Amino acid sequence: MSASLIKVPAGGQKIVPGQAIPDNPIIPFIEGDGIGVDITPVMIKVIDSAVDKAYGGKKKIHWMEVYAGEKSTQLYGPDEWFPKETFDALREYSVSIKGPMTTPVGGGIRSLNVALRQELDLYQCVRPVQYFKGVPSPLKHPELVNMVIFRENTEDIYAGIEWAANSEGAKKVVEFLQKEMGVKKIRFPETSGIGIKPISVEGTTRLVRAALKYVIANDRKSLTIVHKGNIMKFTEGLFRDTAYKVAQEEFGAQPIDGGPWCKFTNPNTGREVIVKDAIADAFLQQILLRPAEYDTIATTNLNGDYISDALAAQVGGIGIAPGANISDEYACFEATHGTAPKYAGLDKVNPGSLILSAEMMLRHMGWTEAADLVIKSMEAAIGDKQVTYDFARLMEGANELSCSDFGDAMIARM
Ligand SMILES: NC(=O)C1=CN([C@@H]2O[C@H](COP(=O)(O)OP(=O)(O)OC[C@H]3O[C@@H](n4cnc5c(N)ncnc54)[C@H](OP(=O)(O)O)[C@@H]3O)[C@@H](O)[C@H]2O)C=CC1
Ligand SMILES: O=C(O)CCC(=O)C(=O)O
Ligand SMILES: [Mg+2]
Repeated sequence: MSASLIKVPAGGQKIVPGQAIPDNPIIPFIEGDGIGVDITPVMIKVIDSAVDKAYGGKKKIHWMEVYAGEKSTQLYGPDEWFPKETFDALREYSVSIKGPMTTPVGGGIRSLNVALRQELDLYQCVRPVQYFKGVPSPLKHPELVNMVIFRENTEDIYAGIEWAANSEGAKKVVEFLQKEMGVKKIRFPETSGIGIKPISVEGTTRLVRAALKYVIANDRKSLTIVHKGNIMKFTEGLFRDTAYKVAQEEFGAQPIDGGPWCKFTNPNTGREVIVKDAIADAFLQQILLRPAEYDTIATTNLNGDYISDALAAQVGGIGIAPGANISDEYACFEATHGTAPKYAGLDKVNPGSLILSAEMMLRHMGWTEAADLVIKSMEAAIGDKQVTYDFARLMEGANELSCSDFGDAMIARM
């Protein structure tokens, strides 16, 4: 392992969980693979401008580059995909932001994005989906889409417990299942890859608790538990049952018409909160046909992954889909999309997702004035039809801007 490559910026201060945010916080960032090289610098420029404008130089983020993914293998060595000092820095500085990282399909390294969530136990993947006026959408009424996804981020098949077809591991597990557990339903035991899906009471409880606290703090109207518990009874079904239990035991929810739907009163606002559930396949058509009926969503890891991109499409696509990975101590913000390799280095893609992820980060830090400026300037740029290719191709009379020019168009409207 090489000597440290991370340069701590002079004049910045650490964010310490539980303490006030300093005016000069050090924020580690991972540039990201693929389009990371395009969107990350634009995000930094836009956020610096918003902070400067909002606080007249009194507050300033001190960005600290830390390395993971392909850039890290170039700097630290061929097998150093996620150096220990990067994990250490993300913990030590507690609030960070990252670009997307590549995961090969089939063989090769396991997801670095998932590894980060598991290593820092960032159990909430929070992905708000809201409509910006003027954005092209396949819906007649995209303005009715206003949802926040709470995706469980550490369990499910993302735990990476799986064995390749024909491997010794797969053979052993199949033999164990057949001989010890009496399993007779593996259709093709000789050629099956095997994966394990852990879903726990603890994992579900903390995720649903966080989602319901969010509902209360933000005066949201409902929580929908999305699962496939009819088929996967002891994993997805456990998620559903545990979620209702949390609502009832921790938030005082009372069954509606004998249950399982239930409701409680938001102690801050007096508004009624409905807790309901939906089976994932039906949910995916309901959000297209009746989006106004859904608000905050709590779901398992894989469902949450699918739902994130599907819902993003309803409000213009994953070019404008932000997110945050959050634990009780740490937060690492990142876009919903991936590395979009065909556009890497072309200064073409929409930096909106990463900028809006940074906007969530500003709000998380309590820097709401700067966050508001980010939203205002994005709305203004889109309203003036100054947009990147993804929106321009679906909009009448749009002026197609490069990734960096879109950032400048936002800054000009702050
Ligand atoms: N958290 C993370 O770091 C994530 C990483 N990944 C990884 O990224 C890699 C590529 O994954 P892939 O399935 O292609 O999905 P991507 O999200 O990278 O891209 C799919 C398509 O979405 C559109 N898109 C993505 N980002 C933007 C943007 N910023 N602006 C405008 N349009 C955008 C493009 O559509 P169009 O072609 O129509 O222009 C693109 O071809 C994989 O290795 C995957 O594992 C994937 C998701 C999340
Ligand atoms: O880690 C990856 O490569 C994909 C992750 C992903 O799709 C997501 O977090 O939404
Ligand atoms: Mg995804």
